[in-house]
Parts: sequence; C-alpha cells; structure tokens
Amino acid sequence: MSAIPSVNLTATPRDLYIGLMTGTSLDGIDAVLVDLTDATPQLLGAQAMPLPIELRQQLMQLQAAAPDELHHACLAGNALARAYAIAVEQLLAQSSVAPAEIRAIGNHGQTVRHRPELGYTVQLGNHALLAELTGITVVGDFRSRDVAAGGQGAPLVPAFHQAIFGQTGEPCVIANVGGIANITLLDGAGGIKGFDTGPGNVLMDSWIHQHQGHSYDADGAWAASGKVLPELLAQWLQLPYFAQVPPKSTGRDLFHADWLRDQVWANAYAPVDVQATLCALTAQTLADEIARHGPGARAVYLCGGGAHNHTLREMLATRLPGVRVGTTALLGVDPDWVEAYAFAWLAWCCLNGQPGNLPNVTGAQGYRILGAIYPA
Ligand SMILES: Nc1ncnc2c1ncn2[C@@H]1O[C@H](COP(=O)(O)OP(=O)(O)OP(=O)(O)O)[C@@H](O)[C@H]1O
Ligand SMILES: CC(=O)N[C@H]1[C@@H]2OC[C@@H](O2)[C@@H](O)[C@@H]1O[C@H](C)C(=O)O
Repeated sequence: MSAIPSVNLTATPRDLYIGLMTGTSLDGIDAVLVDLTDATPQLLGAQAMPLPIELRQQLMQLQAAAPDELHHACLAGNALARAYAIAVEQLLAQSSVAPAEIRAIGNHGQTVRHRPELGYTVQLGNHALLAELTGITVVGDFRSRDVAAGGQGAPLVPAFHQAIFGQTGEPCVIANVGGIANITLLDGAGGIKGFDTGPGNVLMDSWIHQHQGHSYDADGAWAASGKVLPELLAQWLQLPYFAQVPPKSTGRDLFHADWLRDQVWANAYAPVDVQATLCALTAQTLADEIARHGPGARAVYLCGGGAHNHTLREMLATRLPGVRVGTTALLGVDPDWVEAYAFAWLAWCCLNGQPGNLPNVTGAQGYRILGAIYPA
C-alpha cells in the first residue's frame, strides 16, 4: 500500500504591516495594508479617511505658536490616535484581515514642527494609545533618531523608493508632491540622492481656499485658467532655501499662508494668476533641482496628491525637455499610497533591525534604526 502523501495545512504566516500617513497637507489619513513577506512586497488594501474638521483646525493652529500649546498638542495626539484606530479598523474590515495577523503599524504621525537645525522635529499621534485601541504593535517617531544623529530627519522615503522602484534600469526621479515636495534621484546604478525641493501643494491649497473656498485646485484647473507672473515667480525663486545645497528639508514652518500674504499684499495681482504662479513655483523648483542634481534623468515618476494636478504635470514636462513625466502607477504603485507604504516598510525595517535612513540624504552621521516600538 502506498503511503498517503502528507499535506501541510499550516499556511506560511504572512508578514503583514499597516502604514499610516497624515502629511503636511492635513487632508486626511492614508492607510495601507502591505505584505512584506518576501522580496516582492504587495499592496493588499488601501483607504483614505478625512480628518474630523475640528481636529484639522486644531492641528492647523498647532503649526505655529499658540496659547497653552503643550496641552492642546497632547489632546490632538490623543484625537489623532482615535482617528488612526478607526482608519485601521476600516482597512482591516475591508481587507478581511484580523488585527492579530498584523505584525505592526508604521505610524508617521502629524508633523506640527520641523526644526532639525534646532535638534527637533515633532510628529503628533499618541502611539501608546493607538497600540491600546488596536491591540497591534505600533512603530512611530521615525524621524527623531535621524535628527539626533545630526540629520534632517527627512526625507525618509528615498530608501523605500530605492527598495521598491530601484530596478528601472535607467536614471530616474521619484517626485513626491504632497504639501511639501521631495525628490529621490536614482542614478540607475545604485546611487541615490534625495531632499525636499520646497512647496508642493501647500501654498496652492491655501490660496485657492482663501479665494475660492475649495480645499485644493482639482486637476489644477484653476491654475490652468490663469497666467504665470514672471516677476513674481522670479521674486519667489530668490528665497535662500532654493539655492541651499542638500541635505535639506522644509515644511509649513517656512512655507505658510502668512509668507504668501507678505509676498503678494503690495500688488493687486489677479488671484487666479497667483494660483498659476504658485503652480509654476512648484514645477520650476522641481525642474531646477532635477536638472542640477540628476541631469541624466530619463523619467520623472510623480506620487502624492500633486500627481493628479494636470497643470503641474504639464508645467514640469515643459521645463524638463526630453524627460518622460508620468506617475508611479507606471512602476506598479498607485501614486496615492506610496508614502503610507513607505511607513509600513520603515516599521518592517525597525522590527528587523535594519536602518531606515540614508545618511547621504538626511546628513545624519550614520545609518540608524528608526522608530520607537510600542508592543501590542
Ligand atoms: N485631483 C487633484 N488635483 C489636484 N491636486 C490634488 C488632487 N488630489 C489631491 N491633490 C493635492 O494633493 C494634496 C494631498 O497630497 P498628499 O496626500 O500626497 O499630501 P500629504 O501627504 O499630506 O503631504 P506631504 O507629502 O507633504 O506630507 C491635496 O492637498 C491637494 O493639494
Ligand atoms: C518633517 C516632515 O514631516 N516632512 C515630510 C514633508 O512631506 C514631504 C516632505 O516634507 C518630506 O520631507 C517629509 O515626508 C516624507 C514622507 C519623507 O520623509 O520622505
């Protein structure tokens, strides 16, 4: 009698992670579920959840000095943790995955101050409370260790971009256009550079909100109906940040509504032309830095919400003749989920004792394991 073949009914455990991102646009929570079991990571689920309006207002106020801000920051951190927990619950329900199957949540938190030159960067979000509410291990506070090591603490996505998009075989750029824009220059032979180029959508969002009441310029349609003001653009391009050599990072600390108001108050510009000029500022600063630091780039792959801004894409393509301009969808990852995906990956790095920073990008003294772990 031949032996009955044994069947292994125990499925190999998957290495599942959740990534949570609330970025400088303050538009909402991006949550992704990813499988990092092997060398071919997979995005299994994703969803965006708007931030409750009062919490968004609280967070906006915390971007600048405000009365009793420590108290309000702690309360906002708690409210964020509750909102993150809802996003996690919805993501898991939608994906039919139980919390116990998740190895960890990589939680970026909400940046309210970024002052690496003073030795600190602050991302709110009560990680301990999120671990309590979800019963899942949370890894958070990814930037502080890099800052402690003398780095900018940002951008952190270049290592992830290299890991996931590094096989294109040609020099290319991944450009994340969120509130702030950052680029990763991949030379096609393993070399990586990366830094923040300046404003992405943050000023455009603020201006259209002030003049049209919309939270953003859908597809860049309003900007497309205005004309770029060359003198105003030239004035903005004088800002020292744009001439600074990397490592460099920035945020709402530099690019905010008051800065914009100071720039335009003395002239009766048509608001629509200011919008067109702000769009050109984002495109021009991206193009200038790509030409300066990645002159051989053959393609630019956009991600972040700005990837949906057609006017911005056209302005960028015009300023980079001979360079293909598309989105990371061409590389297999939906541009809306790249950042949250990166923080799931950074949580994996932390739990596996791998460094998450690139010292030549952030300026840190060396590779560091990033993040603080709050076990389930
Ligand atoms: N259809 C669209 N057309 C034009 N712009 C859009 C569109 N959809 C989203 N955006 C822009 O993208 C922004 C959100 O982008 P994203 O979520 O990548 O930013 P973030 O993660 O908050 O910022 P950061 O990367 O700086 O932390 C919105 O505020 C808006 O300006
Ligand atoms: C301090 C901070 O939150 N910086 C963000 C912000 O948003 C874009 C740009 O500025 C980038 O430096 C960074 O985020 C991405 C995810 C990063 O660290 O790579």
